[in-house]
Amino acid sequence: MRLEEEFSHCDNYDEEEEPKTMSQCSIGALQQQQQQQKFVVVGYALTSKKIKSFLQPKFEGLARNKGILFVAIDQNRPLSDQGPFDIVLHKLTGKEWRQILEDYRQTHPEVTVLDPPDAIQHLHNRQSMLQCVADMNLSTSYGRVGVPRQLVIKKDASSIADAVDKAGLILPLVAKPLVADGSAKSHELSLAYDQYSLQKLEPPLVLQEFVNHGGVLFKVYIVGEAIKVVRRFSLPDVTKRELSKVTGVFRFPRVSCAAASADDADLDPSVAELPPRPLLERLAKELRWRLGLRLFNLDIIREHGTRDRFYVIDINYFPGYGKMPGYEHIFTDFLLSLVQSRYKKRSS
Ligand SMILES: Nc1ncnc2c1ncn2[C@@H]1O[C@H](COP(=O)(O)OP(=O)(O)OP(=O)(O)O)[C@@H](O)[C@H]1O
Ligand SMILES: O=P(O)(O)O[C@H]1[C@H](OP(=O)(O)O)[C@@H](OP(=O)(O)O)[C@@H](O)[C@@H](O)[C@@H]1OP(=O)(O)O
Ligand SMILES: [Mg+2]
Ligand SMILES: [Mg+2]
Repeated sequence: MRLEEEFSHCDNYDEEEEPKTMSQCSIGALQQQQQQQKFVVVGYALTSKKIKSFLQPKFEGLARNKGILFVAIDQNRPLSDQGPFDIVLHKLTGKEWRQILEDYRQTHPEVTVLDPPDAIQHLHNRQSMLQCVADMNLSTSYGRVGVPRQLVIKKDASSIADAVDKAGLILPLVAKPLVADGSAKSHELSLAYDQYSLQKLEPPLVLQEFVNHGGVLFKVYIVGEAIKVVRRFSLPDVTKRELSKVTGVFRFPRVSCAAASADDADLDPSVAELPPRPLLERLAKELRWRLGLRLFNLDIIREHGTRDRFYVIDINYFPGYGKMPGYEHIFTDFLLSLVQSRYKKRSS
């Protein structure tokens, strides 16, 4: 297959053209189009929520104009009978599905599976998730990046206060379920203000020191080599005064996941200033390599009162790219680059 042929649709690509969704085209017409032109076929296995947020009509239309076709994977049929795919995109959980993907990777080395199930699994535990960042110990002239001090509690809530004391963790503490598998429960976080209340928590969990950061966090989206940063509202700082007065454990909602971005808010410039680009480039490059992933995002906070002290508090696989400005172009370029680099490898 010649590269010019493979990407011939790019010549006709018109961004302003009203994109059609898959359902607006008849399947017959698509098959005909596919026979005439060689499409990059991306099989996807995603939840219906993800399909809605990610495969937006504008994105699907732009992708088609660039020669990329998205095809839903039918989980009830063998994967090898479907396609043929150039790329497989997935975010589903379960041991069985992981095994299907692993087998498929072995038998179809020509297909790019985004990303390897084992590497994704590493992010499903809030302890192993941040280990790479801790190991990296990134410190440059642009700033330092670490993780908050944290402790894993596997069981026995009555021993938490002692363990916290021994480890020298400072209150307040963010309690996060150890497992981060995308279930609603795995996103149920709480803030513990005093030692006595720690026994109310439900292990297995990770207890993380709460770092004051001015109520703003940075979501760093990574798509292959591309990086995009947005500001989001986060939890407000906890003052010493508040800490001395308040007791208890408080559940808090998914503040930073709200679609409303903090990008246009009237914020203190020292809080709002984005982390330096070169620092993020270094961090992203290292993490891509260490995690073996190409599609993820990081939640980063800057310690309030400092200019260059950053903490990674969360890493998510295949996050809400639909909320990332310009994701349509970034993603289509990324998918095409994968096929191009495969083509180059084959022909060299
Ligand atoms: N150590 C911390 N210090 C200060 N704030 C924190 C800390 N950890 C978490 N937070 C706040 O709690 C929010 C949720 O925490 P986290 O991102 O770990 O949870 P999550 O359920 O994995 O979120 P997501 O929806 O991004 O997957 C963060 O966005 C931030 O506002
Ligand atoms: O729901 P959204 O599309 O916003 O995406 C969120 C995504 O949910 P989804 O994968 O079910 O879509 C979450 O994944 P799970 O931990 O639940 O697996 C997690 O990655 C969030 O961080 C994403 O929000 P973002 O961090 O990008 O704002
Ligand atoms: Mg988060
Ligand atoms: Mg998360």
